[in-house]
Formats: sequence, C-alpha cells, structure tokens
Amino acid sequence: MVTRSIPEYLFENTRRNNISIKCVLSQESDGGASSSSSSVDNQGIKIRRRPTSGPPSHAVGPFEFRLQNDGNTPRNILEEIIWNKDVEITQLKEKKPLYSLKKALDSAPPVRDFVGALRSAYLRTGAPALIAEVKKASPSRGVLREDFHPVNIAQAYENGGAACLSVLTDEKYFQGSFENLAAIRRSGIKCPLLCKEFIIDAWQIYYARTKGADAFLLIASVLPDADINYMSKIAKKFGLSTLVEVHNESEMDRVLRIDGIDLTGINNRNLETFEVDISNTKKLLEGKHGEIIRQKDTIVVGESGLFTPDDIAYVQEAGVKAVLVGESLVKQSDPGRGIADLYGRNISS
Ligand SMILES: O=P(O)(O)OC[C@@H](O)[C@@H](O)c1c[nH]c2ccccc12
Repeated sequence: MVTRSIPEYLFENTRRNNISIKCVLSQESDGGASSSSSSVDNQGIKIRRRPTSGPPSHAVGPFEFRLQNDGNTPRNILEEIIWNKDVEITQLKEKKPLYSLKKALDSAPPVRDFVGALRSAYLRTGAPALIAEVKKASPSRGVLREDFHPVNIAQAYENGGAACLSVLTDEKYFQGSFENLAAIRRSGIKCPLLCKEFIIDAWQIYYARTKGADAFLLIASVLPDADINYMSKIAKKFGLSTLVEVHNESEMDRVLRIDGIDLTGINNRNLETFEVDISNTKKLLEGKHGEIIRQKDTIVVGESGLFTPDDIAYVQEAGVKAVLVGESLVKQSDPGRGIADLYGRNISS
C-alpha cells in the first residue's frame, strides 16, 4: 500500500475550480510490474523522469479522486525533486524559449576556466582545491544560515582561498536561485562558478550560461549515458566544464566509459536516503577505478560531509584533487575563516 501523500505541485495542472469534495484513494501497487516497464531502467537508472501513470487526480462529476499509486508517487526525495523540476522547466521554457536564450548568450559574461582554476589551486597549496558552495538550505538539513547574503558569502570564500564556487540554483528544495548566480557573477568575483542544479534538459544549460555559469553539474543517477554525452558536448561548445556526479560503483563504471568528462564527483551523500559516509570516496577510488582515473588524469572531486582537516586529509589520501564543501563553511559566522578551520591552515596565499 502506498502511504506517502502526493506532492501538491502535481495537482497544479489538473485541479478544477468547482470541486467541492475530494477523496484520496490509495491503490495497491502492482508490485512494480507496470512501473518498471515504463521507468527509465536502462543503465540501472531508477529515478523516473516524471510520473508514469498519468495525473493523480480524476474528476467524476463534483468529486475529485486522487488515485495514488506507484506510478504517480515519488519513491524518494531525489525523484520528487526531478518530477518537480520537469514541471518547473516546462513552465520556464514557455516564458523564455530557447531562441530568446540564444540571443541572451551574446551578452553573457565570458566563460572562465573552472578545471584550470582547480588544477592551479591544487599545485599551489598541495591540498585538494576547494569548490566552496553557496548553499542556504537543503532538504536533509533545513536552513543552514538565516542571514544569507550570497555575494558576501562568495566574497568571503574567495578571500579565504576557494578555487571555485558552487551556487545552488534550485529554489524549492535548496532556497537557491539563478539570481544568486547572476549576482555573484556581476559582483566581480573571480572564482569560476558551478551552476548547482538538477539538470535534465539542455535548455537549462543555455539558461545557466546566460546567468554567468562556467560549469554545471550532471547527476549520473538521474541521467542516462546518452544525456551525459549530449550535455557534455553542449558544454564543450560553450567552453564550460562539467562535473559528473556518481554515488556508487555502477555509476562510476558508466562514467569512466564516457569520453570528454572534465571532472568526476563522488558524492558521499546518497541523494535518495540522505545518508552521508565519507568512506564512499575511498571505496570508489580503490582498485581498477582508481587506476583508470590516474591513467586518464581526471580530477576527482570529493563531495559532501567534509567538516575537519582529518576529513580533507582522508579524501586526499583516497585520491581526490578537489573537494566540494557547503554546510561546514556556510554555517560559520565568517565562512572565510571556516576555510582555514576546515584545512587546518590558511590556504589563501
Ligand atoms: O553541504 P555539504 O555536505 O558540504 O555538501 C555540499 C555538496 O556536496 C552538496 O550540496 C551536493 C552534492 N551533490 C549535490 C546535488 C544536488 C544538490 C546538492 C548536492
């Protein structure tokens, strides 16, 4: 029996004004038979792009029935975010169709070299280069910082020695925005910027570029290889860098087989359950994966759950040359000083 309630946004397009009575019905799941046939199950991807069994509400006369089943109920938070994103993009695309974004690209600020900034910071400090994240909130941790001034935080990160910045742009779940990305770019900050978004449509890449992104994230548990390939080609066309994020061995296997990926991120947080375990970075860099990565000279980014100099040393030992850190820095009253605390030394000069 499915017991989770269906997120409100899924009703937005089907809600009728004249409804006086609503019933919520739960349907017995069919054991996954119909859902697995309609889900994106190639390459082991379990996250479905959108509800598979049509709208959850049905009107019969004055009644609205909500038929809740496996096909219209997200199985985890990541799937919920993706379904929401799909609706959001459809609406945004109506307001800003691709042809209008293509025009806006002409006045976008020039692209900076994200990977180059990481490499030179690593060479300069001998420690993993820092991608510091401008992150107000997350579904797992709630609000991280109430007095949130994105440009001030970005400035503090740059002064504290960050090589690059990551800016969350998802509004609904992370309280971020594309306005934050654009404002940081406009402010004269020199660190290259990663657009931290749930990208499922090439349109989002064009949009991110018009706002000044130098790099963007692709999540392997959401995107099949063909999409990762296609989107990294678009990145190349603009001179943008891609950070492709994996969480487990099979995603790592897939990503290592794709050519032209600039950066591989290992997320220590499972986005479906929120569990954080920094030994995941070590585990995924052992054995043949580690060898291939060393041969290819790909920069691996250790992501999430890093709080102390010991954590940084641990992932460096495992083989990462960069780290992506949000919570432990953004929570400090002075996020710049937070960097020195995280590394156990000043990495700004
Ligand atoms: O705040 P943390 O634990 O330092 O994590 C930062 C970053 O890794 C995390 O925000 C993140 C990694 N991958 C993501 C994908 C989407 C949203 C957020 C993320």
